Amino acid sequence: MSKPTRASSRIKTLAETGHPPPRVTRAASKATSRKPLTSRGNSPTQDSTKAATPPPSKGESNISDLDSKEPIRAFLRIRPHLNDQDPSSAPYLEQLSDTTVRFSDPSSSNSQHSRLSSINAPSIYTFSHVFPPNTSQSHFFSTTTLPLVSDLLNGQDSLLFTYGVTNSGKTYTIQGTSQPDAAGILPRTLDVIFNSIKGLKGDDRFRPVRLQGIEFNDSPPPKAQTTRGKKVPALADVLEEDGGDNQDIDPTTLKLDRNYQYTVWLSYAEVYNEKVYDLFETIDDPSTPSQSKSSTIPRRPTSAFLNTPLPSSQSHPLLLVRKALQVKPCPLSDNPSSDNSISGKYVAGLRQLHVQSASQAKELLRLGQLHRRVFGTLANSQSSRSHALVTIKVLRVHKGEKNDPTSIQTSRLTLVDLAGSERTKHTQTSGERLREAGNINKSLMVLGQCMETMRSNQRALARSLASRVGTGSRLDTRDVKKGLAVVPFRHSKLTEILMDYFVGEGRAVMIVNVNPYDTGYDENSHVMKFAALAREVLTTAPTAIRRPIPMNKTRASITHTRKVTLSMGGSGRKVSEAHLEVLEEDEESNEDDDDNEPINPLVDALFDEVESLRVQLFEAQMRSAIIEVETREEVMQEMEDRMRNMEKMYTQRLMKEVERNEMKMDAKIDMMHRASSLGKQKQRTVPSAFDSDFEEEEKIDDSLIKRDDEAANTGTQYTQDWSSDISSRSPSPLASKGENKNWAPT
Ligand SMILES: Nc1ncnc2c1ncn2[C@@H]1O[C@H](COP(=O)(O)OP(=O)(O)OP(=O)(O)O)[C@@H](O)[C@H]1O
Repeated sequence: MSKPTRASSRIKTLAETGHPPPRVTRAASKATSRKPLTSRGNSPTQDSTKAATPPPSKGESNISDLDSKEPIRAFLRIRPHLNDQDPSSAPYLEQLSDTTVRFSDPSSSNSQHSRLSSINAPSIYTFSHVFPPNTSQSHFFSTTTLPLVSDLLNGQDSLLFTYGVTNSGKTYTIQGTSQPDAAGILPRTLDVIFNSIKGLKGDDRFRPVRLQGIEFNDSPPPKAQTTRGKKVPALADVLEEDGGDNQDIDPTTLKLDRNYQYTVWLSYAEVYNEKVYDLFETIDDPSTPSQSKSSTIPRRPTSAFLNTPLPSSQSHPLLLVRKALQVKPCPLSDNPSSDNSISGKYVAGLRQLHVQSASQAKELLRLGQLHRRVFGTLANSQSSRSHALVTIKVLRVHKGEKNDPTSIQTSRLTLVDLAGSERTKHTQTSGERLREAGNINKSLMVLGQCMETMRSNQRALARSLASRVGTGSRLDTRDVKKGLAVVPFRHSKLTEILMDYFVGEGRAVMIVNVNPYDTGYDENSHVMKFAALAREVLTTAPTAIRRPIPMNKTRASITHTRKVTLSMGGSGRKVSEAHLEVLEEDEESNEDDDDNEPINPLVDALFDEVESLRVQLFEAQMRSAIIEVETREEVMQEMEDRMRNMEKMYTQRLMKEVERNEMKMDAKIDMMHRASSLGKQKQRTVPSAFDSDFEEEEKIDDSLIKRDDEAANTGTQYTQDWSSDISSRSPSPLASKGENKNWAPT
């Protein structure tokens, strides 16, 4: 039976990494992925497709490869106006249609520097869908996430992440609140999964490891621990704010292929300060024996740490320990059905827990959230300063082949609640907070850089493919890859973990949360630009994948520790008496032999070089942007000066013209006056009088023109004293000609 393979459209990735391309065409791959196991491989569709379309040879691709790419879907959710804002504040976001919004700078309308207003001109942004403030949680879930849940249960991978500034509604979107109909997409996802697999649950003989691997589940289940009913309150008791889970249960049920059995596994990781932690890790209290860390959990999950009785204020502080985990490349043996030698990365040691019901999964997540809060206390009790990643994995096996481990398929859906995207200048800028903000920015910046690089690589590849249209020739991706940039996934932990969704198969959905009433126009503008960029990045449409069984291994653990002290307290909570110490252990320094990333000093040096060049490029771009703005301002200033000079010059000309006309008028009036007085006496002498008057007038004109020319040549400007002109006007203007004007050089 032929094995299902990854789509051949991963040419971008192949080109970037220099790995050989897959051999099957997309059509064959799709046909394989959508069929039940029993009918796969020998299907006539697949065979006929292969016959009709010979697969490209190694290193070659053709334009149909891009067909299976699809852009990241970006949904915009606009947060409603809440009581935390000035009621008179006007939103800077206006919804124009189901897919577009106008984003305008509230200050640009008042700007005195209207000439610079083009910098913040209103922009129109287009999304896959725009959700207005009154959108219900259930409607939001069914539009954005339900298709991904369906993909998950059909053996396909998906990623969903929320992006936005602090307080924009990211956590509300993912988790929701305990109000009626306020459950977020995560609890709803769990409800739908367990509603749908009712009666189809499999056993946990196998468990998922790493990203796509499976192995025999030989860990014995631990004894259930119960700590309720203790007299001394446990940390979990005092941390609970609203007394438990949201009671909302999403009733949606998806129709599934009933020939399969399903098991559901959950993991919960946190990326904080560029370190990855397991929020399901049982945090040991040194005063109690350490707990078993089996991957199977009791019916009601408990956490040794959270259920440890709090020490009194006099006693020794409770020691909380957590260990950072390493991110490692997956061994290719996890997915031998793929012809690609590229692999994603996984968090080594991250626990994946088998969950039997939605309520059990929600309870586990609640514990994980409490862990996150405990370690996040003092970091920022109001705001998420870490990225939280919940991964739901489904193992699916055909009932007729459940004893054949190679027939097991794994698929996963990762929901990421990213930390707020605000910049350092808006956060506290010293000590731990600065480092924290810097790390948040770094990972989000790297995420943006990855998207940008992927987009430009994809465009370059598309251009290369397009240039071969009509020529009938195939494209050798090895040629194209030389011109493509390396996508900087390695530059942050977040992108390393998410890398597989971008370079491998799977859909990606981005939820952009915006609070249009806050004061962060610049930050939100950055968010909108990020979304616009993400929408242009293509990911590979997913296919179902079979997994082999890798060997079981035991891992050594050597840690380096770093001490952090947490003072729990504030806001009138009972736990304020407890003094806690946190040991945040650095990630393991030893590495497994065969799944460790090969260390090549040259490659590392090249990556460092690329990184420093990237930083230099960014700085150079910033400098040139600043210079451009300054230059524009200078040019504008110069233009304004010139305009003012021209205006002055024309005003002077106008005044001269007025003066000239006035003198002419004076001459004419004088002439008329003389004519009327002489008319009766010497009728015959009038023509000669008129003649002399005309001569006078011409002389005046000539002298004025001459003076203007002189002034133009010497650059001398004159101002006219009009008051003296008026007062000195005589009944015989000609008598005062040339004397009744007071010219003064300026
Ligand atoms: N669509 C919504 N409807 C009602 N309330 C909302 C909505 N979105 C957010 N809120 C409320 O707004 C506040 C801030 O939301 P939330 O905590 O989800 O922001 P956030 O983006 O996760 O912030 P941070 O990054 O700091 O964690 C919360 O009180 C939340 O209940």
